[in-house]
Amino acid sequence: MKDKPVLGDPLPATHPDENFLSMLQQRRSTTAAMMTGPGPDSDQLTTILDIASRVPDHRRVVPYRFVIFEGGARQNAGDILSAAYGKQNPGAEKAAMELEAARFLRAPVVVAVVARTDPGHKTPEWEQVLCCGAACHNMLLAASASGFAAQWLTEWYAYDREVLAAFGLSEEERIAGFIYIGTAKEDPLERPRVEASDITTHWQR
Ligand SMILES: Cc1cc2nc3c(=O)[nH]c(=O)nc-3n(C[C@H](O)[C@H](O)[C@H](O)COP(=O)(O)O)c2cc1C
Repeated sequence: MKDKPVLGDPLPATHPDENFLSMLQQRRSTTAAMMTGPGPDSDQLTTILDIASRVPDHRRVVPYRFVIFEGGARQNAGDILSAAYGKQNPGAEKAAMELEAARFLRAPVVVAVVARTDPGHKTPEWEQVLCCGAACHNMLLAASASGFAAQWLTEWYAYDREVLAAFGLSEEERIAGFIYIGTAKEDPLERPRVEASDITTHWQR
């Protein structure tokens, strides 16, 4: 693998690569339910996050940040989900509480992509949100090219302010995605997909 570039390094304008094209043609999420270990080690995760952060970003706002959940922190995070779920669903079944407690245990590594957009910035907030989405997708691609399965999830807790506060988000911050990263128990199957030609027109006048 090429080293991470430093400021001013000359970079190739293109990267013609049949394997990369084929990977993009076949890109597919693996559901968190179908994941197991191992996950990326510390160096691999650093590379995945570096690549996730290498996104188009109008006026270099950097409208996102990453929070890693791994090891025992995943159970602690799950306990927070379970407590919040129990509070909102009094009388919830024990099985439902256990499911919430185990959510972050589905994958060895979960990365929260936190959107910290600045509504007062000259760059429209909409563009900042798009940039956060690009970071999530770059993370999926980097995980895949590193040999790991991944899925971009939000689920209910991405919108629960009490949970988010416990995860260290400020009131202004939002979750762009929780990216679950691990190893697929089995390869996924293709799902129905739109033909790009069905949603593409040629503008002319
Ligand atoms: C912002 C965002 C949030 C998502 N949240 C969920 C989710 O909470 N639950 C879910 O099953 N899929 C969710 N997905 C969809 C999956 O990540 C995935 O795209 C889907 O399973 C289809 O698989 P594919 O990526 O191979 O097309 C989300 C996708 C995006 C872009």
